[in-house]
Amino acid sequence: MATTDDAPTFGSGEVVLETKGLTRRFGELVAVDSLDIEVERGEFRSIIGPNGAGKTTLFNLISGALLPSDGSVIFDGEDVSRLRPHERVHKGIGRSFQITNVFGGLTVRENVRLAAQAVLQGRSPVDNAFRHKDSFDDLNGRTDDVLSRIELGDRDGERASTLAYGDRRRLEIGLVLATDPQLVMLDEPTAGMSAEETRNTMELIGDVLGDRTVLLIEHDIELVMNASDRITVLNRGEELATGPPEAVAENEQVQQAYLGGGVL
Ligand SMILES: Nc1ncnc2c1ncn2[C@@H]1O[C@H](COP(=O)(O)OP(=O)(O)OP(=O)(O)O)[C@@H](O)[C@H]1O
Repeated sequence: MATTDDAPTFGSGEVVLETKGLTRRFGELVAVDSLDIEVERGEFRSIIGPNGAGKTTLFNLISGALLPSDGSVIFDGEDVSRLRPHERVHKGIGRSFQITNVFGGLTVRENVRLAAQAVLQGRSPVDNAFRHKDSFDDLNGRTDDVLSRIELGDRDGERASTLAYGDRRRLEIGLVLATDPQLVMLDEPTAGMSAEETRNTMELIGDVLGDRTVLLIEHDIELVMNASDRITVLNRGEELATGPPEAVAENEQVQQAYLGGGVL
């Protein structure tokens, strides 16, 4: 789990995630419309766009919460379009806030342990909740590692429900990390945080997820501009632009769609 010198960095050209003609309809509405997106290993890619652009639907299609109406999701060279969410977690696709929910009645440690266990045994978290507790040394090691990385090691006995909002979001990031994902999907990880909590959380994301490929949905443009290798802009389910932050910010179509002609 530790960051290594040979950790993938953006620029290798190796594609880890690809969508091909990815489409999701809800009745007449095309929420995601023939998307062809390529994400490189080690890349920090943000997905932005106006409300209803299709960002969350795209995440749902990649994580397996939704199945496509058309097209496919290729991860690490394998078509995962029809796999169930926990099977995709096992392949290395980690998503915060949905697959790895925080259980308020459990302690911080128990939450992290449960998430780690799900992947080490390749089963769903619920199946694993009933397994014997202390039989896996690597599980304990991974749990300790995650707790220290999210800096909640000294509060590991506290119930998750008693954590302050910012700490709870850190725990959620820890739960994603516990599944040892190659690709991490974060859906507005700083929503509802103060400016200081947002800064700390983004630093944490950089520290603990710097050696992973990250997909981020975020409305805070300044944060997106600072954190991303590349940005994809969606509008009405379609890809409007993909490129480095500066190029996207200068794109006229993006400015019009996103801010009604204002400057990003
Ligand atoms: N389960 C669903 N059933 C019907 N329509 C849906 C469903 N999920 C999403 N939609 C519609 O699909 C479109 C895209 O929604 P989506 O939530 O993906 O957008 P978004 O870019 O994440 O928006 P926001 O920034 O507001 O979260 C919207 O018009 C939404 O109303």
